[in-house]
Amino acid sequence: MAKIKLYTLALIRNDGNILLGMKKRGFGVGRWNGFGGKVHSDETILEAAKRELLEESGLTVNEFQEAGILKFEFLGEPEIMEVHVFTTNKYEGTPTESEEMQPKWFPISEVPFNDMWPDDILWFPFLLKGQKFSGYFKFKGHSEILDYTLEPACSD
Ligand SMILES: CNc1cc(N2CCN(C)CC2)nc(N)n1
Repeated sequence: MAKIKLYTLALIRNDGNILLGMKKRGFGVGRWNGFGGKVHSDETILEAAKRELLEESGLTVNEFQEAGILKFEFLGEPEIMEVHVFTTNKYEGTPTESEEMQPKWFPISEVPFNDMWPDDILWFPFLLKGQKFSGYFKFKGHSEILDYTLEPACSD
């Protein structure tokens, strides 16, 4: 039976820019991404999103917008990743390099999709328009999407 594991992903905006981090180790190493990680058993998804963002970027966020939910299946692996995506333009602090991430602001028109997870180019338009989304992606390895579904969603 597939086991669902919860993760967070936070994308920080500032006017026409978006903050991404270059993953320095572990899952997704070598790719730009938002900031996030596992949800611990003793915290809510929102608490995990705030904690991971602070740990990985040095930024403090008190108010996140729900942007969408992404489910990832990897061929041959029992775990399904359920990634809760958040965004905000209200934050405190200055982006700071951590052990996990090297942060960098990108103009929205210059998001480096070629150096990101291949699903990102598909759901970023929803995120940038503020349209909540729900997606499911089946991966073969870490670079090939075998099939996917992606639709506007309203969790309210
Ligand atoms: C598998 N595709 C992914 C995973 C992913 N994440 C990001 C957050 N991680 C904690 C878990 C995996 N992020 C993106 N943009 N795409």
